[in-house]
Amino acid sequence: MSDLLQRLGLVPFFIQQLTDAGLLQDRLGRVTSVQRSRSTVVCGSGEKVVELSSVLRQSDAIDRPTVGDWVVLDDSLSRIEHVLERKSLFKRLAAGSNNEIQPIAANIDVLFIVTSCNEEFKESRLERYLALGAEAGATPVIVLTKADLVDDVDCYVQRARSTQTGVPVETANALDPATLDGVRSWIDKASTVALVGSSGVGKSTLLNTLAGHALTATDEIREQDKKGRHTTTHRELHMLPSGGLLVDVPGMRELKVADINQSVGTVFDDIELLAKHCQFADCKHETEPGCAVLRAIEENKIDRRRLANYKKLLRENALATATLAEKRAQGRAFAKVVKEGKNVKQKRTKI
Ligand SMILES: Nc1nc2c(ncn2[C@@H]2O[C@H](COP(=O)(O)OP(=O)(O)OP(=O)(O)O)[C@@H](O)[C@H]2O)c(=O)[nH]1
Ligand SMILES: [Zn+2]
Repeated sequence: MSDLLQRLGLVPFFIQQLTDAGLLQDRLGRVTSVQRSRSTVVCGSGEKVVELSSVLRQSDAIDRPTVGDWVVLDDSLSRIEHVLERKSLFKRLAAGSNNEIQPIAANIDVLFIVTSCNEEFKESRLERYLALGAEAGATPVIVLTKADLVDDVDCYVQRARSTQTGVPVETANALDPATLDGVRSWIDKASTVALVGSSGVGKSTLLNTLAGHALTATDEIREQDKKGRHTTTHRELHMLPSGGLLVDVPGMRELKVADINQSVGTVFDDIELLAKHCQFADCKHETEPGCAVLRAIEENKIDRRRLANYKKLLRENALATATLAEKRAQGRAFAKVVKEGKNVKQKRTKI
C-alpha cells in the first residue's frame, strides 16, 4: 500500500471492501473537496479533479461522494465509479424545497466539540453536539479553549465532564502549540478529526496552530474547468505535517442539532439507566410517584437543567423523525402519481 494512502487514513475497513487488490495501487483515493459535480481526490499517484460516473450523478444525494469518502476511480482516473462503505457520516436535512438528506463529511474518527472557558460555555449546547457526534458514529472529545484566560479551568472541566459519562475533555490555549499535547494525542497518525462549535470559540485558531500554518490561505487548489478556465477552490481535508487529518467543511460548522436521530440516549445514559427504576415503565419524569429520576434530582445527583435538556432533545428528535417520515410518505405518494401517470400514458398508446 502506498505510504501516501496510509497517511490519508487508509485502514483495513476500507481495503477489505475492494474486490481487486490491484485497485489499491492507483484507482483508490480519498475525497478532499467537493464542488457540485466535481470532486478533488488524492490517490497514490497524486491529486486529481474528477467527475462523477453517470450512475452516481443520478443517485440520491446521500450516496454521492462527500469530503472524507474513500472512492474508486475509473481506468482513466477521471471519474468516481464507486464510493466505499463509510465508517461514519455527518449529514443534514437540507433546507429548501426538496428537503433531501445531504452528506457533509464521511469517515470522521474523532469529533472535537470546541467551546471556550467563558460565558459561551453551555452544558446544553455540549449535550446537543455530543448527540450529533454519536449519531454520526464519531468519538467525541470536548476541547475547552481560552483556558489561558481564566483561573478556574478545573471548574469548566468538571462542568464539561458532567455532560456525558466518561467523555474526554481537553483544555487548550488555541494560540499556543505548547498547550496542545492533549488535543494532539487524539489526532494520532491517520485518524481523521472534524471540529464543531459556535462562532468565535477558536476553531480556526486551533486548526491553524495544529497545522503550523494558516490552512485556508495556503491550501488552495488551482484547477481547470472544461472551458480551460482556472478556478480556485479550498481543500477541506488537510493532512497535518505531524500525521493525522483535519476536516474543515463549512457545513460541519453550521450543523443543526435537529439532525440528531437516535443518539440522545447515548449522551443521557445516566438518566436512561435511572429511568429503569421508575415505578411506571412509561414514566415521563414529570410528577409521577416513585420516579427514580426526580428522586436523583432531589438528591442533587442529576441537574434539573440536564433533565430538561434531555426532554427537549427527545421532543426535537421526535419532531425531526415525524418530518422525515412525512417527507418519505410524500415522496412515495409522488412516485405513485408518476407511476400512475405512466400507466395512463401506456393505456393511451394502446388505444
Ligand atoms: N487567548 C486566547 N484567545 C483565543 C483562543 N482561541 C481563540 N482565541 C481568539 O478568539 C478569537 C476567535 O477565534 P477563531 O479561531 O476565529 O474562532 P472560530 O471558532 O474559528 O470562529 P468562526 O470562524 O466564526 O466559527 C480570535 O481572536 C482568536 O485569536 C485561546 O485559546 N486563547
Ligand atoms: Zn421517572
